Amino acid sequence: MAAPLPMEEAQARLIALAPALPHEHAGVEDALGRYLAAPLTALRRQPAADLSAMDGYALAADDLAGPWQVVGESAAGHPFAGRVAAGQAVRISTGALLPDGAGVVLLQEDCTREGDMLRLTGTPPTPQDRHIRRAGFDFSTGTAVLNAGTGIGPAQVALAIAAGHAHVPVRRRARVAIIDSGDELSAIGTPCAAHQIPASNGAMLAALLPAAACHIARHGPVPDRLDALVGALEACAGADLILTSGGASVGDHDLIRPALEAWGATIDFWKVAIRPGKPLLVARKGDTMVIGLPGNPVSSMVTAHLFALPVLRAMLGAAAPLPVTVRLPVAQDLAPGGQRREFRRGFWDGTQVWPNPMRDSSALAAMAASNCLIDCPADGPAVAAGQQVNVVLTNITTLV
Ligand SMILES: Nc1nc2c(c(=O)[nH]1)N[C@H]1C(S)=C(S)[C@@H](COP(=O)(O)OP(=O)(O)OC[C@H]3O[C@@H](n4cnc5c(N)ncnc54)[C@H](O)[C@@H]3O)O[C@H]1N2
Ligand code: MOO
Repeated sequence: MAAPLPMEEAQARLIALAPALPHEHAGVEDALGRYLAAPLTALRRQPAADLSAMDGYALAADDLAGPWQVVGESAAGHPFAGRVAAGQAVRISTGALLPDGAGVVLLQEDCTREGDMLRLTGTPPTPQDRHIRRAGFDFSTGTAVLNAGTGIGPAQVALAIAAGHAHVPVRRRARVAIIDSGDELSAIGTPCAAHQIPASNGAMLAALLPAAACHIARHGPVPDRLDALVGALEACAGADLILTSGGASVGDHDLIRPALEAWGATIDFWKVAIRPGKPLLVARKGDTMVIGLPGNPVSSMVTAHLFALPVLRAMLGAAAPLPVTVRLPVAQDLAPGGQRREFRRGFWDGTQVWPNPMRDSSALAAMAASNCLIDCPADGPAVAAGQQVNVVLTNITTLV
């Protein structure tokens, strides 16, 4: 039997195996959570003209002494029609067009107004165009504002719209099927006898996937029978990615591998040299990719972060699909690494990482109390409190 693959090699193989999803033009807001399939070029410049960055008065350049006569107003969306001459001021609001002839915006806090007369009471701006946003300072027409492969989040949605786009090129949403398998599983909300365990992995994996970027179909719990598992795989027809959980190991009732073979899939590799998550199984049939995640909930979660999410991002066209590793100090001494590279649950409190003493791959309470994984190399040295370790952040929203 082949030796378990090193993690990076397994990730590289998975990403190379991931089918690219077809392109489409999606409405900008509909593209949230996906990745640009081509660079995005600005169709307009921003700002389109010189604007005021503050509420105050627009003056002619170098006309800084005053007093001035207020001759009109430039409000946001309602420009001043005339030209500002020396000795004149135009009332101006934040975001309003700078009138012709103006080169200074005086803050309203720096002057007093009586009727039409405006006098300087504070300090004029230095440099004198300090409160002016120049045309095109953010981006110009024709600027490549976003690269291909960039993730579309709230800021990218805003930028694409500001750059004049109603639609953006992306890959279509991924169709992901999730199968819970195991004779011992009870469906959510049904009675759970002593020989059973609630099927929690499917719901956990569905919650982990980026909802905006995929259509998720759930199957199971499927019993540990070859015909039932093959039937469940057939029911996933049309899926781009199938995630199974459970039955990936070597026991008599671990039937995911034979079921995949009976269904006609080609196994690419089985087993990765990490803990938890060793029995990871990867297969492909046509354009459908299958990742068999180990059944232990923590193993499922860890391998979903390290393998399933990167594959999904690669299918969606992400430029950088792999999880980001950060260097953070540990709050307590870490024992030397064991035989397998281990991803230990930890809690990052914003300053340092607290390793969770619980290392059993079925322990959900410890998983729910963690927001990161500490990457402990195989046979690595002991790490003293305060030293930095590699950490994969898994849920920074649980930073409390
Ligand atoms: N002799 C050996 N035994 C095991 C090995 C090994 O190398 N030799 N590997 C161990 C490792 S490591 C893991 S991880 C597990 C993974 O096994 P499976 O993927 O076959 O998972 P199951 O045996 O089906 O289940 C394991 C555990 O997880 C629970 N489970 C399964 N599915 C779900 C679900 N959808 N929701 C919640 N909990 C689930 C299941 O009840 C079991 O308790 O194998 C070791 N054994
Ligand atoms: O690889 Mo298993 O996930 O240690 O329990």
